[in-house]
Amino acid sequence: MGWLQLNRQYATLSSTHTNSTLHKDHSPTHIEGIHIEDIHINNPQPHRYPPVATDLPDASLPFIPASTVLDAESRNHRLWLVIDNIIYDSTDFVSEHPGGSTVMNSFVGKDCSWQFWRFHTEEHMKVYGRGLRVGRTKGVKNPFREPARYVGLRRLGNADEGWD
Ligand code: HEM
Repeated sequence: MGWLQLNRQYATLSSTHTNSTLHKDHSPTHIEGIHIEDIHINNPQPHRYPPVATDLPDASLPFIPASTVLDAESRNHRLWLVIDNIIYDSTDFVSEHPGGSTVMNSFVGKDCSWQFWRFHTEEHMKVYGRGLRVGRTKGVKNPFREPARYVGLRRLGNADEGWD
């Protein structure tokens, strides 16, 4: 796994948040293109956009423009991650994240959809992510292009791009 390498892998997840056991032993040793010293979640302020009820459909979330997501002041220095155009406030969850804090901090104010779906299932999102939703947005960029995936010599997805 070139983009991210993990030290150890033994996180566990139970079916409910309250009974969950989350071990914090997934410190990445290497993340391509990310300068660890640039990561700064300084002094998060209270919610400007509080988490919404879990039964609220995504389409009903307040719309927050990309400029607000990108700007640390505008989001009160909170750890916002964008996955499939939904904003997740992970400020309080980051210390419990089994994948460690470095990966989360490195995507603050950015889109990390494909990276998220490489490591998590719909169930992870439902149990742990849904309660972190604060809004929806559009146009927030992922800093990394998703690498092509192959089965044998056959590329999956990105069919328009031809062969490397
Ligand atoms: C809303 C945001 C996120 C939530 C709610 C979340 C939640 C979780 C949970 C519940 C696990 C444990 C999975 C298990 O037991 O199998 C996990 C593991 C992990 N997460 Fe996240 N995560 C989030 C964002 C991210 C992001 C943005 C990245 C990377 C870019 C990431 C990387 C990882 C990694 C590497 C693991 C360990 C995977 C493994 O065990 O193989 N997470 N996360």
